[in-house]
Amino acid sequence: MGGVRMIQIRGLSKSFVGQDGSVVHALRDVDLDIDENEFLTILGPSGCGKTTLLKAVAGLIPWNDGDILIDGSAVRGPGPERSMVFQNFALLPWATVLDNVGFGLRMRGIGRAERDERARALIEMVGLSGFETKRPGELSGGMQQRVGIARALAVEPRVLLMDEPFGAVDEQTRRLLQEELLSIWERRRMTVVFITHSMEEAVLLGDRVVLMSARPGQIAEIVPVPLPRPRSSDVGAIERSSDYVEVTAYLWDRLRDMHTEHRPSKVAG
Ligand SMILES: Nc1ncnc2c1ncn2[C@@H]1O[C@H](COP(=O)(O)OP(=O)(O)OP(=O)(O)O)[C@@H](O)[C@H]1O
Repeated sequence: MGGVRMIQIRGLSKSFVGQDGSVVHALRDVDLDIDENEFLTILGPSGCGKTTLLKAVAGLIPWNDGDILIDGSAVRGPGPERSMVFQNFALLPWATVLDNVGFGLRMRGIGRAERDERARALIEMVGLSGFETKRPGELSGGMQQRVGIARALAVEPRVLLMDEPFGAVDEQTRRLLQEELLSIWERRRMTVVFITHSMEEAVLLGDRVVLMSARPGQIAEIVPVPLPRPRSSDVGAIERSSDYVEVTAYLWDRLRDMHTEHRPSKVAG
């Protein structure tokens, strides 16, 4: 921390009413500050409210209590400074790579020539040159997510919200995408909020790791990552460093503690 505070989440609570009328408390009283240009990773057990938190920041869902402020202004819906990358890519299946990447620009009324030019530059940035006229169904999962990232970046967001973006690709592709994302972020700083199930990914990418606990989703701890940047040029060396090993081991311990804390200590009855 120590940078300029950009996103403030205050007392955020969100519950859902299931189809059977039961209430699920997805988030309870979440407070979180995120600095401008920070890379924040969020880690926590399945169902602890990570996606709910991200969607609330994106302005895609309403919440019950609390506030989300960006540069001091309350979030009331989606905004041009925020872009989201989804786990399942969420591309337009009938549109070409070029049109998928240019989609957000089109929504903003930017004409074909400028749109295509900007889309082509981003397609090159994510390593997909030559695939402009392909459709998502013709691409691998990793390539589709490159399109998802290029699409999100096309509108030049100040905040990139990523919901487990590399969860649906194989390990090798995941590694390449991690390196590419780091390298893009090193060149073009923005605030990134990145959800993952992988402790290693959370540490490799993040400036801080937010650990969330389950039901209702709350922030259990925020762990700073003391690794130097830039990291993209030698990810292997980063992973062999004692700081990396230490912080990852610490997260394992904390997650194990959280798991034990939630286990009933004796059998009822
Ligand atoms: N639209 C909805 N209607 C009812 N319940 C919901 C809805 N969306 C989420 N929930 C519930 O809210 C809780 C938090 O869900 P959320 O998707 O935010 O968790 P998550 O941490 O992102 O999970 P995962 O890691 O598995 O993606 C879960 O118990 C989920 O079942």
